[in-house]
Amino acid sequence: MSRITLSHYLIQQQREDRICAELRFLVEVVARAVKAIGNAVGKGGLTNSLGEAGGENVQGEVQKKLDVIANDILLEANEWGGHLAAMASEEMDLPHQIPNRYPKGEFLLLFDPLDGSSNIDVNISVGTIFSVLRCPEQASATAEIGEEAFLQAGSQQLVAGYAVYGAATQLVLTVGSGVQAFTLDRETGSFVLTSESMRVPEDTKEYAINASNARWWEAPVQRYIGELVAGKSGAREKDFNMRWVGSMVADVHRILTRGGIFMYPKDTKDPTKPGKLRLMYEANPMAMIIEQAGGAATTGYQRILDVQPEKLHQRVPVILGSKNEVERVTAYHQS
Ligand SMILES: O=P(O)(O)OC[C@H]1O[C@](O)(COP(=O)(O)O)[C@@H](O)[C@@H]1O
Ligand SMILES: [Mg+2]
Ligand SMILES: [Mg+2]
Repeated sequence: MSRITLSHYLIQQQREDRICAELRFLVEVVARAVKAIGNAVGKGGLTNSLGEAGGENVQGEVQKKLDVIANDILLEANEWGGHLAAMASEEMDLPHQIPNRYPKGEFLLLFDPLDGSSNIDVNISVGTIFSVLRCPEQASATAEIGEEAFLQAGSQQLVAGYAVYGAATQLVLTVGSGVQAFTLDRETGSFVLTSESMRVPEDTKEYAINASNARWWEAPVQRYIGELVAGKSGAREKDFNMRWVGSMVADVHRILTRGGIFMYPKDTKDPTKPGKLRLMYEANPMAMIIEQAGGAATTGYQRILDVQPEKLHQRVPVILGSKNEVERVTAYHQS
């Protein structure tokens, strides 16, 4: 049986003019980096890489050692490639500049180096989320790339993807023409195409939400979840099941594979935060993937990919997955 590797797939995309050679190379370098992160995660307690790093990131969250390791792997792998103008990460206050000794390119790489990091120490799946934007021309001409260069709506993303480090390491990718999943063959070291043109079923009986926040949800979310919990005896007249891994990559991967709705909605727990998840590193890449697979992604109030970012580390409410459910809960926000 002939196997299509990530490299074959990317060459094909380039031949069909969906990506340029530079973008192809950039994705290959990110794939190499996620392999290294997967190896580090897979070592678990064998190395001294579990536990806290002893610092906080710009969002005031405790950094795990593997958050820092994963961030360093991505920076180092992508610095010298010659196709980036700068990088931005959930774990860094400011954009990371490409050192002068390396050539600069026209793209911006954004990432959540390790998603679900509270799950690392208990050996539950974690992941990496990334996306690529084009650097605005005037920004690439200047020596320093500022935050403004990154402040583009998610609809401008050229590539979005994530890796999930689970029982298998998988890389899920869109270059704007559908969603493909590649599984790492640990014997050959290649990512092999294992799911082509993935589709999120339009209907579902499964939802994912952290229900411990229920008392802070807004009325439309209270109403929607109340109906799901009521099941057959309520307005929906069918039973729903609930799953919450607590790693967005793992929850989204399940939804991409068998349908479902994922919600981290706006709540009143901390009025200074419009949501928990980060627009640039989590919501935008996942929204592009889900839309490319026929699903939908909104904040409850608007399409995530239309949100005009104001800050690099901005947070946003997230509702994504099976189209008919996302549309229903979004409609509840309008009424
Ligand atoms: O612990 P909570 O509030 O349920 O939040 C879980 C969410 O937080 C996150 O872990 C945030 O990601 P990070 O680990 O990258 O900070 C998501 O992966 C997940 O969906
Ligand atoms: Mg995350
Ligand atoms: Mg993270």
